[in-house]
Amino acid sequence: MMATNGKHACGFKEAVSVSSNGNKEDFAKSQNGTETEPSKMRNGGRVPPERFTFSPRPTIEDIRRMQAEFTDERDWNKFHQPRNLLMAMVGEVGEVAELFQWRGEVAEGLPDWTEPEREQLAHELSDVFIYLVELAEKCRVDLPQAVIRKMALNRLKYPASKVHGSAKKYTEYTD
Ligand SMILES: Nc1ccn([C@H]2C[C@H](O)[C@@H](COP(=O)(O)OP(=O)(O)OP(=O)(O)O)O2)c(=O)n1
Repeated sequence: MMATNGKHACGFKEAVSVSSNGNKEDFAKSQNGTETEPSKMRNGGRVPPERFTFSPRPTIEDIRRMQAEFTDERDWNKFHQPRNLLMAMVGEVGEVAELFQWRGEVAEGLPDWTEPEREQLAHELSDVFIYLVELAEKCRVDLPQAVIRKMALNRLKYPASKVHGSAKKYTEYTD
């Protein structure tokens, strides 16, 4: 059985909580984890499903350290130069792609996948992530902080008020 951090495997469940006055109210968490007022979350009368969330541990730094220990114990640092790690990561991305190959469109939560298929995907995504974290380390990129900076740039490039509901690339906007 795949770990689902206590939630439904597909990551969806009705986000309903009971308020302090005992009334059942619909709540959903925004991206920064704070609860949003019900009235603001209602979208044509529909309440968005609760987002799937990750466990808080291990942190990215924990994963960097665990992989560093793994390579040190095996005297593999001599092989783990940036270019080799990049090749290894791309190879693992290929293995992820293989799992999706010929399936056509796959719905969020992978409802038609078996547990062994889900576990295989978890393994391959982990391989990609492990190599990504080590690649960042070996390139001296502080990945969590770099992500914060990049997300700030993304928000500037794609103001929600301007691009809401559109998947166009920022270069396609004329104004
Ligand atoms: N030189 C290596 C070899 C492996 N690993 C670690 C990181 C990855 O998480 C995983 C990759 O192992 P494999 O190369 O054996 O690849 P798979 O686990 O994907 O096996 P397979 O290719 O049979 O699917 O092991 C590593 O850090 N350095």
